[in-house]
Amino acid sequence: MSTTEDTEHNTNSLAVFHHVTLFTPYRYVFGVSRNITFLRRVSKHTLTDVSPRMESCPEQTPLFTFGVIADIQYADIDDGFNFTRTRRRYYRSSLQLLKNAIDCWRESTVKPEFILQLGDIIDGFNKNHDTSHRALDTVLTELSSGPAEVHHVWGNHEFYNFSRSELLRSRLNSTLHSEKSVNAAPADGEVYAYSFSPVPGFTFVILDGYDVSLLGREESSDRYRDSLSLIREHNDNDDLNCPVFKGLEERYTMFNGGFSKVQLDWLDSVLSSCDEKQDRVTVVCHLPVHPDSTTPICLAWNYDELLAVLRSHRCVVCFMAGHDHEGGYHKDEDTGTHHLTLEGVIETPPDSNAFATVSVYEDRMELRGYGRVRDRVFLFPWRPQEQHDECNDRFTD
Ligand SMILES: Nc1ccn([C@@H]2O[C@H](COP(=O)(O)OP(=O)(O)OC[C@H](O)CO)[C@@H](O)[C@H]2O)c(=O)n1
Repeated sequence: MSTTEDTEHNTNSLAVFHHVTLFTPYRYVFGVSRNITFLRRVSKHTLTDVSPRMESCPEQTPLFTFGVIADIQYADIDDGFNFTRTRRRYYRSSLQLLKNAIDCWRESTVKPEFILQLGDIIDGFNKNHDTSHRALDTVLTELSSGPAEVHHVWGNHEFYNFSRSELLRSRLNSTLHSEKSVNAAPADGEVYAYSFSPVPGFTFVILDGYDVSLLGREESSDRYRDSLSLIREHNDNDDLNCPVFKGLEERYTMFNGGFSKVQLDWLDSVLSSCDEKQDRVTVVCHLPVHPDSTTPICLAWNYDELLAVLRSHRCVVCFMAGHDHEGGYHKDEDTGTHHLTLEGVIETPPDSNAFATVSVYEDRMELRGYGRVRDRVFLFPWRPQEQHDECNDRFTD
């Protein structure tokens, strides 16, 4: 019987693994963690970046965990379809799927520190039925019965139901309600973006993907005018919700948006300070920003500018988004940053689920997916400073 042995990863982590591969569906891992040696049988897929089904690691307790859920889009109406009628939308049962997620988080042994709600919490149809406030109450009541505070991200459906000024005053503005101290972006409350640090050494940044957009901006405002001229440069359809079918240009629709220079500069400064502190940063937005993590019709307008900022900081380990209900994943080859687009609740059948619990360790995050969300392990990219600088030079040239 032949065996091969290798070291899985050895960053600044607490654990070092040595793998012994046998001709079985498993591999055997000798580990040393916190001065304890152990032998563990793991699936051959378990410790890769993308694993189909993760086995638990009972000998390690995570530093903390958090829950994540996207595109609930609740409305008390019968099932329907997406615009192209290719996928069913389960408006009413999305509430039950949210309850399933809350039950799971409530019953988990390690209670989540917080929940990330990735936007589109209720559907725009509520506006037509004059049920926006009732639907939001229903969903927020459910979320408040959970075991942890919720950080809300804003998506396009928030703006179909409420104006930006209503949202800023609402329970969906997590900067007003978080128990943890948050560092809000400047810009006189015009941008809904902030960072928080749930545990020393880890920072989460919530971004506003509709900062530059036709949604949520007064038609008389400069921002609306600038957004309109930008979208018009790329989309000549009368109906701006209708995309032009030219690859990445598809992203220029009215249900998307982008990031202002003020927000990009603020993000850059937050990430610089995280670089200095050697924090691990997860950036969160409704809109995906890596073209290989989503279909182009769901990308942020100036995804490239946002990516350039992320790529210029070694602290960024993960980017999480919703919006594309099919979900997606891509590891940025040059930086090792993981780009996750989480499957949407709204297009998940009632007998399935769509949420995840993320366990954070010194060297990785393990995402345990439920229903149609698959398990994944995100090893933290570790790059020596010189390699980081080289990589950065390639993007700034
Ligand atoms: N090709 C399209 C797609 C959509 N619309 C209209 O735009 C509005 C928002 O669409 P909706 O599908 O509800 O937005 P989601 O955020 O749920 O999903 C994102 C993308 O659709 C994924 O493809 C709505 O009024 C649609 O009718 C459109 O005109 N043309």
